[in-house]
Amino acid sequence: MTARNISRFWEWGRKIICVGRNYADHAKELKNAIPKEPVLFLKPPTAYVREGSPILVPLYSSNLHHEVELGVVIGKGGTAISQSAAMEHVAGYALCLDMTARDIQDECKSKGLPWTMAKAFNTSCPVSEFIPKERIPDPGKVNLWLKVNDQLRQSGCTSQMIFSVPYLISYISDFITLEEGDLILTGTPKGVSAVQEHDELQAGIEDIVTMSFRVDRQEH
Ligand SMILES: O=C([O-])CC(=O)C(=O)O
Ligand SMILES: [Mg+2]
Repeated sequence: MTARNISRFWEWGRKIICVGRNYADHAKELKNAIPKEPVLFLKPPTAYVREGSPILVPLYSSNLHHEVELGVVIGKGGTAISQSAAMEHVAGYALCLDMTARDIQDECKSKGLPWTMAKAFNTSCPVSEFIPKERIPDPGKVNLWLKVNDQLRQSGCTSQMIFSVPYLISYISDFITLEEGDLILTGTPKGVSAVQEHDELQAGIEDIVTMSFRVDRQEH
């Protein structure tokens, strides 16, 4: 077996742990309460999609939203990691989209059901190239942006996060063991909106990384 390379972590089949409502301005735009503890959900590794392949609108949704997010790539696994040791477990970062079938999520919320069909479908996690840790000295101070067909829709700073990266690593690892190659999506700032077939999405973390994706409709 050839040695695995963390810069292709999306090929490892590891967990994607997502944090919801981590920016007050986004919680408000969807009329959700500001959480007292992190809201968590999972995506399977089959959700990853890389530049060059399209984001697919699931057949059962007519309201697919973009959510631009900072992804944290775990380099060293652990359980019950303290906040002070948390950053030693980070290998780097990635720019990610938490694609969300908002109509399905609304239905799940009203029925008190899990969000799996709204959040975990194939291509629901577009991911950039791996960003080594040194390139983002402070993950609590970077700007994220997203454009749809050249129009700016989301622009926010990770300083607006309610729960910081070290807090999230510590909180999650108390009950889900983190493993090398896991990814934590840290939540989205305000400005989420619907995308349509043939739209072009472009997103970036300042000018550290940019990525673009085309939207297509799932065929069958
Ligand atoms: O669907 C939502 O609004 C929750 C979420 O993922 C986020 O805040 O990033
Ligand atoms: Mg999200």
